[in-house]
Amino acid sequence: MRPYTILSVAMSVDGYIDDATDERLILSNDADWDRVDELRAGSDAILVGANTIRADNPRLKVRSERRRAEREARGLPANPLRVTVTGSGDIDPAANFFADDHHVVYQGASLSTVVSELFGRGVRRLMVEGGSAVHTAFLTQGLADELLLAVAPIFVGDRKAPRFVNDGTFPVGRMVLGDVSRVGDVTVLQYFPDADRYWLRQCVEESRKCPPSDTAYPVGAVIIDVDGTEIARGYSRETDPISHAEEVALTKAAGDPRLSTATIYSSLEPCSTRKSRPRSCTQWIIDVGLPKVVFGLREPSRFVVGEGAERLAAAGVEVVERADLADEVRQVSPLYSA
Ligand SMILES: NC(=O)C1=CN([C@@H]2O[C@H](COP(=O)(O)OP(=O)(O)OC[C@H]3O[C@@H](n4cnc5c(N)ncnc54)[C@H](OP(=O)(O)O)[C@@H]3O)[C@@H](O)[C@H]2O)C=CC1
Ligand SMILES: Nc1c(N[C@@H]2O[C@H](COP(=O)(O)O)[C@@H](O)[C@H]2O)[nH]c(=O)[nH]c1=O
Repeated sequence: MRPYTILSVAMSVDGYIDDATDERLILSNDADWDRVDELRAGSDAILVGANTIRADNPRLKVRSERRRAEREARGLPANPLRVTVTGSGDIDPAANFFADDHHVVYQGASLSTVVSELFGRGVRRLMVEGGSAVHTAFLTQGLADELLLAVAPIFVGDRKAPRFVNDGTFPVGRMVLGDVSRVGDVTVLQYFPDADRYWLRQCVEESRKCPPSDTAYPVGAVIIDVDGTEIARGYSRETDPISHAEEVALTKAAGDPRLSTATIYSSLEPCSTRKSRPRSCTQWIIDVGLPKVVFGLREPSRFVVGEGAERLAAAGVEVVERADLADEVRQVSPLYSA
């Protein structure tokens, strides 16, 4: 397990996060700094690379007294844990980073070890504040859940300056665009880099709406067009006491020509046998001609034996099992672990 991880960066319109001088470049305006402060206050830990400590000597604390007091009122430390990663270990002990004991330095550890260790310390929401090498590592290793890009209306125009990311193998496909907001003259773009993970989490949220049952799992399903637009969504027992999530979403989308190129996401593997209805969700998906299915958890063989993934694949449907989301699916109902 690892924390929900948000990458936060301020950049120029030409993609630079600093200039090539020794002076730190301020890209945010006052309102944007306040937004960043809110984000810090909502995080359990803030991570930066060792070079950012060397270059900027950041404090990495919550600036607003009110927000620090609110954190303490919730039983949290006034500031999030400060975290850095270093290979060399060469960081000035007089840096602001070491201002108090509420910090941790990981030397020579892989990022996946760092994030799981942070989770073990109780960090559930991690904010990563750069710089380029660290952002590149989180994105290329699939460890970023959310990306907040604050685009400042300036050009840097100097290739010696650091860019938002270095070269690397980034997530394939288009990211999901979340909010777009205007903060004075800065535009803040919210992206979800791993689209499959994002949509499966939407399914998990849908599954929380299911009327409870002792004999059927809570499931959520979402159908997404190739361009990333949502076509329909549904959850188990939404429309009648025995309806399945995929069935509900497919019924809402019936006749939509985009289904022939769409993907259906489901928190649980689509069923291959049904006690209550003649047509399984697997069969329904094959009949409609959906080319791709992504699911989080294999159907536990408690109520029926699940062969959805195998049958779909045999029918030529592309099937993606995201076992890394299985725990999030399971957490919705004790039935999954019974
Ligand atoms: N505008 C903005 O929002 C921000 C801008 N910046 C700017 O970014 C620049 C610094 O970026 P950059 O030089 O890329 O450095 P980083 O801050 O990304 O730090 C890189 C260093 O982190 C350490 N490290 C350890 N493990 C890893 C790992 N798995 N992946 C990557 N790094 C690891 C290494 O330290 P070591 O060398 O000790 O071995 C490495 O040299 C500065 O100019 C700063 O002002 C920084 C943050 C935000
Ligand atoms: N320059 C820049 C950012 N830089 C980030 O802010 C950190 C400074 O933290 P602190 O010393 O606590 O204020 C710095 O190390 C870097 O991570 N961030 C932004 O949102 N906007 C900006 O324009």
